[in-house]
Amino acid sequence: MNDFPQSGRPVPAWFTDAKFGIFVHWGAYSVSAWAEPTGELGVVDPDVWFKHNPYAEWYWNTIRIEGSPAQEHHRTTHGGRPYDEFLDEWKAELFDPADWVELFARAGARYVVPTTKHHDGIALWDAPGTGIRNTVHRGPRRDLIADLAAAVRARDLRFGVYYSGGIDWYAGRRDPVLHEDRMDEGRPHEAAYAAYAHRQVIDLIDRHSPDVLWNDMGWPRAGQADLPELFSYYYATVPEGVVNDRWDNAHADYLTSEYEADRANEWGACWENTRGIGFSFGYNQTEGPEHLLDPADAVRLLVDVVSRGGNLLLNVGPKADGTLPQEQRAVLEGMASWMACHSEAVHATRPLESGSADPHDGDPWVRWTRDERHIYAFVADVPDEAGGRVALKTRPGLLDPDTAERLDGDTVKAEAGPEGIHITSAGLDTPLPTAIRFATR
Ligand SMILES: C[C@@H]1N[C@H](CN)[C@@H](O)[C@H](O)[C@@H]1O
Repeated sequence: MNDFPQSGRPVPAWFTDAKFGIFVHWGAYSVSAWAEPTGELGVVDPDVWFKHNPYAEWYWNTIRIEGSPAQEHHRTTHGGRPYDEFLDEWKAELFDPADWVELFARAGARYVVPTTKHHDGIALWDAPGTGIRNTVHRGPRRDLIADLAAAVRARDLRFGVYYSGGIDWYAGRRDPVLHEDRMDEGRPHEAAYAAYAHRQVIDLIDRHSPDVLWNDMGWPRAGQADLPELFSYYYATVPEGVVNDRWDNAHADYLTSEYEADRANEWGACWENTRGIGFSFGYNQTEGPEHLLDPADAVRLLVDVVSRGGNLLLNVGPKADGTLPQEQRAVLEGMASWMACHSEAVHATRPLESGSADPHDGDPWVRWTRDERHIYAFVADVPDEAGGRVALKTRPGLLDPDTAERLDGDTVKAEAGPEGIHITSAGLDTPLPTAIRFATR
């Protein structure tokens, strides 16, 4: 069990052992599937962000911003018609949850978190209070959450739910959000909305006993007082459940960061970084290879996050028909190939004690993890001129060079050096990390 100072509640080991989850942003916005590939949250100038929002799931907001390119795109491509019509156009006719989950599992994911209701207020289940504004009564005419939950649990993965408590452009009816400094103006805080949202989260708990409650954008002020009771109900229903940190500081079993934003939350025994494979969570048809992680990027992101004690929640944005975009599938397939011989160096590991071995950026790229019996060195980008030789800086005596083994089975030679261990091995010059296992002394 891992204690965490935010809530003080021990975080179940399943979560800190899981290391890797898959986020799924799927909605009526997957029909429009359009945003400018502006860049990463936390890197793009906040003054530019909302008018040129790279998040395709924010389409309804972006098209309401005067002069935005999205507004022009919506006018020319969709005749400026109401966003709500995209729900009826969304058919999910090729949705095969078992196919998704098999790929997620092979890629090494141990939990899956789909959006149940995003900022557009459209529910992917027959959510109380939504009437026909959901995928059971319109569009797909399917309880997409129940179908995915069944497939996730049939594959022995954990199932969490994303819920946009803080923003709801239907029930909360607000003007478009124009700047992060004015985000609160876009958020409903009234008692009626608070009761509406509370009832829906309770319904998700009752239906699915979700292993993760992933709320987003805070919680309505009128409902804050009822959150302790909601969390108590959740933990009584799901004793091994975990709650994220996006409830307006009401509670957190763990902290989250998103792309390059809130990286200061990446500390302690339990945190999670989330991002899309590209610059968007919802499927964005304008993204090209230059905007996407490749498999090596995704593996390095996972290894870096895990080496520092975190989990990676990597997002896929399915198309409206229910297929995963081929370029996103390719990244997960690449991770699956790597994970086939590297899982032991990732899952259920922990960071090394501070100061015992140095990570290194650049050439070579080095990261470390450990479990009870082994220490793993991840190595990539070894310069050609080094002839496959790498000096791993470690506390003297930390590693036994005679126990060095490459997890992919290739040969590696190791010898004690003045600053730790020298290893010599072929094929470490690629961006894709290779793990070398050492027995702990
Ligand atoms: C996981 C992401 N969270 C942000 C809020 N920070 C959302 O605005 C975004 O659409 C996505 O759901």
